[in-house]
Amino acid sequence: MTNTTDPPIIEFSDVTKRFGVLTVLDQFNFSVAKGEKVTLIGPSGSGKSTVLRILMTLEPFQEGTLTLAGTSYHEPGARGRFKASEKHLRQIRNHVGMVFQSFNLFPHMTVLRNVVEAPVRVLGMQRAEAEVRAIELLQMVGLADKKDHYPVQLSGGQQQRVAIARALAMRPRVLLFDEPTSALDPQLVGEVLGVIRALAHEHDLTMLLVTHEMRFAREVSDRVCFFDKGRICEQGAPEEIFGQPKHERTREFLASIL
Ligand SMILES: Nc1ncnc2c1ncn2[C@@H]1O[C@H](COP(=O)(O)OP(=O)(O)OP(=O)(O)O)[C@@H](O)[C@H]1O
Repeated sequence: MTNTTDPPIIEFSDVTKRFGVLTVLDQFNFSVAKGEKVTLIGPSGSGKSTVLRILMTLEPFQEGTLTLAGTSYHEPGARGRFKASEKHLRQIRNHVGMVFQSFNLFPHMTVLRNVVEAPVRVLGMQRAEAEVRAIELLQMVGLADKKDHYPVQLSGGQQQRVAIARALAMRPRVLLFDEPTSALDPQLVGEVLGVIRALAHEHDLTMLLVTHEMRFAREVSDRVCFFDKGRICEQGAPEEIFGQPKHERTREFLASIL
């Protein structure tokens, strides 16, 4: 469900990103409406993760403007380091939650503390309030009974579900998923996809996913973007992209993986 009357919640305007001599995004334009669920698919190395990392302010860029929930961010001429102030970057980052391929939980903290720490430290939330919210989120991902366990005591699928709860604890407006199931054993993929599928029904939450799970992309996305060599080659509703891809590169890619 999307709201097309509001301005886009994510907007890349002519963003160029280079790593040394390699141009990964070349005057990239892309926008996502509030509440929209968008999937990026495409060959390895085409720049999908770079888009997410720029949104998370983990990577500076050299040209163009990124606007996120009304805050613009511009990095003209930046060469591998940020020009924007840390305060400004934080304003952007606080709108965004990210779920990585490799869970990235803090190994020395219990499941509950993994979910509670960022809202307390970054948002200044009272610990008791953060714990109530964390337990609600752990219930939502089916892991409230594991709140006193340490990450090492959990399966990969369970760790990824904690990582999703942790990202949601920051009340992000945008949730990014970078191949959230690719580090999991096949039998654990379903439980993580089930949680993400449930989140896709949250109307106000904007989701941007990079995935190699095409069946899943088809199920959860309002829009699928086929990404090739740093640009969106073709985009549309899942039934269009998977049913009647128009671009030859999209057809080749889908034929190679399906
Ligand atoms: N920190 C970095 N330094 C140098 N080159 C990088 C860096 N990060 C990414 N790249 C390069 O940028 C290009 C795009 O990488 P990116 O990870 O965004 O692609 P991707 O489409 O997400 O690929 P995959 O599906 O394999 O994750 C690749 O050629 C990659 O080698």
